[in-house]
Amino acid sequence: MILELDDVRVALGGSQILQGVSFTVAPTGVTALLGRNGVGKTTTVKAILGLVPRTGTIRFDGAGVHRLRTHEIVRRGIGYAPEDRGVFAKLTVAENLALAERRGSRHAYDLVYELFPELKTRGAQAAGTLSGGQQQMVAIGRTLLNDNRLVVVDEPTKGLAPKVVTEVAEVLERAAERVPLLLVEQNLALVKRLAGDGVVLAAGRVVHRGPVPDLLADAELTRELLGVGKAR
Ligand SMILES: Nc1ncnc2c1ncn2[C@@H]1O[C@H](COP(=O)(O)OP(=O)(O)OP(=O)(O)O)[C@@H](O)[C@H]1O
Repeated sequence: MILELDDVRVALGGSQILQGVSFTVAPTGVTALLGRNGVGKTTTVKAILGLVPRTGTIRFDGAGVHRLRTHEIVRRGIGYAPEDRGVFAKLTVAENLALAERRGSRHAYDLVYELFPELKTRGAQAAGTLSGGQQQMVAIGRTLLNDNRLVVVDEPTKGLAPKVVTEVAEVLERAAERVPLLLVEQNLALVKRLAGDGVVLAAGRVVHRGPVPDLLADAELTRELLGVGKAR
């Protein structure tokens, strides 16, 4: 397993948000982190990246990272595309990519431009003027620029039009051929297409994990815990 969480707990603003989260991420393919709004998916991702105070054990490629700071965790090889995409609006696309270059890493511009030709053609455009889908490409592109051994992507399709969701799905699919992904996603059709394993959170705990087809075949689970009717 590339990532292992054991009894991860997070308290924020006086509330216990994560109440002992444990799951593993496979070293290949896509693992989906699922659950209704507000159950703690983003907080889990932030705990992995060291962006919130947490207790418990987090192992990346066998080594404990739960006491490390964010920059140390990132340097070990975890890429992160946050929910808000985190692009620098006033900087150009090329500058956004250049800022992400990590010292000591190979910078795979060829790969990034092959996956996202638009990032090359729009290199001089201010990132804040890109569409939501294009900004998502910048956020994912940055994670692929460096030698990451795991990429965490938080709700990449949130607020995007259906056609753009399809484009982002294609990109994630191609990215996952190169690096394992931990994907927070509420679009179950996308999860069905991309993810091998799924982890379902409810109220700060893992309530189900297993192969995505099994999770989505359970009508009650999808309705009660994922808040939707059917995944097509
Ligand atoms: N800094 C904070 N202080 C207090 N409560 C917080 C803080 N950050 C998050 N929370 C609360 O923690 C809970 C989990 O939030 P989180 O963003 O992890 O959920 P989520 O599953 O990612 O939801 P969504 O799908 O809506 O993005 C929510 O109830 C949220 O209001």
